[in-house]
Amino acid sequence: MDTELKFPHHQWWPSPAKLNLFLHILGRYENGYHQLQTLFQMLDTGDRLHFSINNSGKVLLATAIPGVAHKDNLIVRAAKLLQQQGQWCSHGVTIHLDKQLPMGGGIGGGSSNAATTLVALNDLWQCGLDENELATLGLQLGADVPIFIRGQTAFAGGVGEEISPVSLPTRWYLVVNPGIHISTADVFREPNLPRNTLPMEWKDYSFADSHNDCQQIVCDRYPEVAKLLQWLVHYAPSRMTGTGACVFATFSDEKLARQVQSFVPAPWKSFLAKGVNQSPLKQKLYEVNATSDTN
Ligand SMILES: C[C@](O)(CO)[C@H](O)COP(=O)(O)OP(=O)(O)OC[C@H]1O[C@@H](n2ccc(N)nc2=O)[C@H](O)[C@@H]1O
Ligand SMILES: Nc1ncnc2c1ncn2[C@@H]1O[C@H](COP(=O)(O)OP(=O)(O)OP(=O)(O)O)[C@@H](O)[C@H]1O
Repeated sequence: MDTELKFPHHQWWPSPAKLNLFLHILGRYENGYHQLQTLFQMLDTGDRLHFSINNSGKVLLATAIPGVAHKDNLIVRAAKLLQQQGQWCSHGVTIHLDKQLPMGGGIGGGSSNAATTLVALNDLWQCGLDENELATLGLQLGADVPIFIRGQTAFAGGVGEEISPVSLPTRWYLVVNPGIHISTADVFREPNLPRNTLPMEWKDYSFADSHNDCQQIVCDRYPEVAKLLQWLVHYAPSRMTGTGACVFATFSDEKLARQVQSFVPAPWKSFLAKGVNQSPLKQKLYEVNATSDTN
């Protein structure tokens, strides 16, 4: 059964970045995926996606990403996956992507784009899936997709999908990109990756007593990341996010963060972001629901 599509038919939705404030590898599952503990920090900045829904039954991404085939793009895969869940095969969409996040940076670009597509189209196509159903669907596309669907800063376990929201004090993050693309799969394939960090309880967390188990291997393989970390740690507590290549420094003072950003030497690129407990995607969803409730 086809439902009539509601207005508005055109909308911009945010696709925010995340940081892994720490990343501990506890072991490995039989399917090869790693058992992790991590602290996902949602950021207030990221990409944007524009959705124009129609009745063509076709999913079209109008903004190509160089080197990524249309059918492999996580945005297209997410839209088609949702389309297949119900009797929505006549629902179509044209999507534009305003890409701001570096790819292969460990800040979740592709996963966040997939999550935004699922959340936005669930609303625009009126599919009616709840957050748990969307997170389960998202996990098929990548381990990081569920956290972006939840849209909460969270302590996480499993492959990253067992999520406990936490509230962190406001911090500013200077995220620096050394201009290298690192494949997550390559890092997790490394024979010498440490895989035996002991489980931690959230009440025992501190930045100083946690670490990123991928950082040393990445620094060994990519000296530019090591050089960047050595430079950044001079100004503030710093660490690599995810499997790299981006690293971040933590500030409680925005002005100081901006000052350090002005020192970042070329060719490194950087952006400054505020840590938020609730992601811009989640906020957008609340806004959209509030508007439709009053109509
Ligand atoms: C490193 C993190 O970014 C931390 O947030 C994520 O765990 C990675 O999430 P992601 O990019 O969505 O990862 P996926 O696209 O699901 O997996 C990419 C590759 O990383 C490896 N992988 C990923 C997550 C995980 N917990 N264990 C793994 O071993 C798998 O070999 C997989 O082939
Ligand atoms: N919409 C998309 N945006 C970015 N990358 C995409 C997208 N669709 C598919 N990809 C593929 O995913 C790869 C990883 O990109 P992504 O930006 O998600 O890495 P990442 O920041 O390291 O992710 P994570 O932190 O989740 O590991 C890219 O190299 C690209 O081949």
